Amino acid sequence: NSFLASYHTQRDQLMGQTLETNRAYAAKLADVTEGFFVATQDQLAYSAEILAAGFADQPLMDNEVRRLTQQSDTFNTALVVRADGVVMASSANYLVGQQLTSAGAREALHNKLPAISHPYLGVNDRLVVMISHPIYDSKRRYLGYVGGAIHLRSRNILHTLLGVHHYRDGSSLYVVDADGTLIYHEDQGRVGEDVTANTVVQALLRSEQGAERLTNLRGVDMLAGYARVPASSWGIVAQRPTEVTLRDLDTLVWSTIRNAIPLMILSLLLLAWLSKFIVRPLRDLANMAPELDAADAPERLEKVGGWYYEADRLKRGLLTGVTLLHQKLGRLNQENVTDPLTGLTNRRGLEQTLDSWRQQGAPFAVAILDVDHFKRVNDTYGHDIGDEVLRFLARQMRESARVSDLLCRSGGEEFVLLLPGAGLEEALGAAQRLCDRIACTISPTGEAITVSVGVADHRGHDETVEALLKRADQALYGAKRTGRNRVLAG
Ligand SMILES: Nc1nc2c(ncn2[C@@H]2O[C@H](COP(=O)(O)OP(=O)(O)OP(=O)(O)O)[C@@H](O)[C@H]2O)c(=O)[nH]1
Repeated sequence: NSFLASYHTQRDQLMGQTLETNRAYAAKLADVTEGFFVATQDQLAYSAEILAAGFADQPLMDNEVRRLTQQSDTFNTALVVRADGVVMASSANYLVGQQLTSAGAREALHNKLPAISHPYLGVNDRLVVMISHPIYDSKRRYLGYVGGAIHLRSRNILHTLLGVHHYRDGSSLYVVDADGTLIYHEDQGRVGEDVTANTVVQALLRSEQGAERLTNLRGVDMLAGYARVPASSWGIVAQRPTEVTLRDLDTLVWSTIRNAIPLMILSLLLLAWLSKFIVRPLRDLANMAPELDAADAPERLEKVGGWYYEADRLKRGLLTGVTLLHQKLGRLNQENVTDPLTGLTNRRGLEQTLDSWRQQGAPFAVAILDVDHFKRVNDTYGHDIGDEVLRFLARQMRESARVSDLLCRSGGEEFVLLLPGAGLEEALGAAQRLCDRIACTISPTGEAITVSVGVADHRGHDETVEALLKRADQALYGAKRTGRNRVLAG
């Protein structure tokens, strides 16, 4: 953007400078031309004075026209014209004796004043501008005029005066008369052309001077300065095509862009490469978001490379959140499978463990314990003591079990002991030891209580958990039925 803005600024500056240069140049040339006309009129006034003194003197007149053409390059032709329009003397011999009827001649004879004519077609169809001065004798009688013709389509004083103004940089110069007709142009063929449709010429015809950007009659975008020559009401236009003015700047801009492209591509590639590295940890973290409850989420989070400060903070924040989530989930899960009264695994936990062990196919055994006459305990000592007794039983189980055993309260006053890797005999032994221990330990009632136990070992994949528990239950029922405080196998 700043590159574009700078380009536009420089472009505007360049055009502004060119307009101002052309304006100043046109004004300077207008001054020079004005000076030329004043000097030329003085020169003709001097001749008129000489001729007034000897108007009938042919050698004097011949000498004067010779002097006017030879002394300087001002005129292509010089002539002395009598009041009736007959040429008395001329540097162009063929004119002598001719009666002039051209517009310029008629104008000079009619006005009887110093004049610069409009361009007109003279003898031999030459496009001519006539500068003339009246000749009056000592009694102020009008004798005729002395004049100098400038042949617009031949090499003339304007070429010397205005110099070679068609430069290689595309600058050019042209002059229009008071009617908007070209009287000087680099292309001689255009001299005499009516160019009043040109907006700059229109401004000159309104007696304005200045500078403006325009599209000329040939459709060329131009930066033109223009100024008037008061003596002749001519307008001088100095101009340069806008395209030529801006060409160097445009070339510079394009070469800058061309040179900058490899660097820009390199920068873009670097940016893409960098953004990939910046985005990678964020993308990894975002991909993990839906699976934050997975058991391995903390380890996977730890592996995400948070190589910059913000990503690392995000990762640490997520890690903290995930750890808390997992702790919470763990607690909830634990509570979900724990019996609140005894702290042992509840029925749900028991079933989950049994299913999992059964699927693994490893050997194990179960022992179902039921407090004997627990209703009596409640009835006799109250429900709170009953609860204390249940907690007491849980303690006894904990103290007599192995670390690998799973201790459950499956409901009411019923407990289950899961013995991984144990066969029937081993399970019966463990159950009996527990049964004996309870029977000889004082319970919260102040007396020992007893339990009945049914034991069964898992018979492999084919046996369902329900079938296994049913066998153990039946054994328990047998123990109750045959007197309680005993262990039976199912
Ligand atoms: N204190 C207390 N009592 C419970 C709880 N759950 C079940 N009970 C009681 O346990 C008793 C079980 O009684 P029964 O099923 O008749 O069995 P029992 O009296 O132990 O007799 P047997 O099992 O035949 O020896 C009922 O009185 C229940 O109210 C509990 O969480 N706390």
